[in-house]
Amino acid sequence: MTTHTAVPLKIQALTREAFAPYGDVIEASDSAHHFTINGGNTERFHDLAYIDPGADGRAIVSIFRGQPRTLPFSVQMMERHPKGSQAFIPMSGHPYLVVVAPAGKPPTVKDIKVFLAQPGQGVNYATGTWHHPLLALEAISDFVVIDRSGPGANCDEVELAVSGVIAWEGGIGGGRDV
Ligand SMILES: NC(=O)N[C@@H](O)C(=O)O
Ligand code: NI
Repeated sequence: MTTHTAVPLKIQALTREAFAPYGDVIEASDSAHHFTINGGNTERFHDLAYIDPGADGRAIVSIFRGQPRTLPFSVQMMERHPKGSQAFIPMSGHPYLVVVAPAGKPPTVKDIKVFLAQPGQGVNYATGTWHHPLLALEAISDFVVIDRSGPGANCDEVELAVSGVIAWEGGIGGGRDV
């Protein structure tokens, strides 16, 4: 029987550019399109994510209350939503992990990227982007989630033949390239 050693997954900082193949980063950054409204009282960071409920669905807003994960964490499965996007916007002031692979064929561990999201950063998984379910860190954490409600199944899961492992010893940039 063949045994496979888990592959260390490097943690990288979440930036709009690095995350572009997977979706959008939702944050009030200087690089976003922003302008002043409400007579100067408010700055609007405009149109930060492409919310896709699919032609036959509608966008809904929920709250996910995630239990914190412990590290090292073993990534053994990934999922995708083929009919719509899914956005997570943190509410509790804690960082979290975002684990993704490009839409399309089912991923292997070599396709996976791991990002550390800061409390002021949300993410929007584009339709079909492979991702791991919510990975809260440090404490019980609430997230606003914007995704699709509509007919048909909208969650495909895949088990990884070779798992990945997210450790923290090296912090961001720790671990080896996958
Ligand atoms: N199942 C569910 O709604 N949650 C997942 O899609 C997730 O990405 O956490
Ligand atoms: Ni999901």
